[in-house]
Amino acid sequence: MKTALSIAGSDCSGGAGIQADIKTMSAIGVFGMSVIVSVVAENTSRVISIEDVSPKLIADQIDAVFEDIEVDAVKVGMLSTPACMAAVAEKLRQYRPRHIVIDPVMYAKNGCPLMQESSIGTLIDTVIPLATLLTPNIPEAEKIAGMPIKTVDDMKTAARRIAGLGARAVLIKGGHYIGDAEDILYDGSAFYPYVRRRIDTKNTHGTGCTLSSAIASYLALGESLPGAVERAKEYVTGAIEHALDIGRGCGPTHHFYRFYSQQGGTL
Ligand SMILES: Nc1ncnc2c1ncn2[C@@H]1O[C@H](COP(=O)(O)OP(=O)(O)O)[C@@H](O)[C@H]1O
Ligand SMILES: Cc1ncc(COP(=O)(O)OP(=O)(O)O)c(N)n1
Repeated sequence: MKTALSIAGSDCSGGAGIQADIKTMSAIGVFGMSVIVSVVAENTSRVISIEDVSPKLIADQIDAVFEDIEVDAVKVGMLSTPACMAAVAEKLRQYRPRHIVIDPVMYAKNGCPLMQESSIGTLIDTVIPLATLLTPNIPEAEKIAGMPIKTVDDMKTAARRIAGLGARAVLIKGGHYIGDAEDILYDGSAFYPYVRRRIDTKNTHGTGCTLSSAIASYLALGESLPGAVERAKEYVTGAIEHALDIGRGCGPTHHFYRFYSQQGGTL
């Protein structure tokens, strides 16, 4: 069985972070593993508090996985501080997994910061050059590229700039855009658009985590990069279409709706 590792934060309410990643990997059919970098007390409406795991324990978790198990792809999510970033980057440089999909998480959908403002320099210098694919949303891409993004042409310019920082490929996600849900992949030489109609729902907690871990899963299964993004886009669109109205805020994406419908369930 192919394997994928999520290095990210824990969302106790189950909609984003490590929890969304493992559900995605399981639904797609790869063996999901996790290195917890931060514990986030959050739900569909708010973030209450965040505590980071020590750099040593982050490094030990990564060693525990890599010394024992072949890792076919890695997804990196929330890294809140320069210390967390340095611990993860050092180990990724040591183990050099083939596919490293990095979601440069900065804010939760409710606006709460998940990355310290002072970490942006370390993100750019230390983390982004490790990415075989970086998957910023529009506000994240604006911060990293240092430019406003208002049009699809701006998305392309920003993707080129971010590739110039060392990411081998960049997928700018259009969830925060207006109109269709259009994402743009730049692989260093060509642009690939991925367009679906925008689904009218408030239940989008965990969309970015779902997409990036789905891409990592399809890469682990041997898809090409454009193919993995196409299949992951299909996956996240279905997961948003069937998103669950759980909680008082933005409900989570749904990973097992096909399974439940086969079982005759109602979820
Ligand atoms: N309402 C929606 N309808 C359809 N697709 C969406 C919707 N919201 C987000 N997406 C898609 O979900 C994926 C994650 O994007 P986005 O929400 O921008 O990420 P993030 O969670 O990091 O902010 C992208 O493929 C985006 O196009
Ligand atoms: C622990 C943790 N990691 C990441 C996020 C952000 O998830 P994302 O899929 O980008 O979007 P929202 O969940 O914020 O809608 C998170 N909330 N928690």
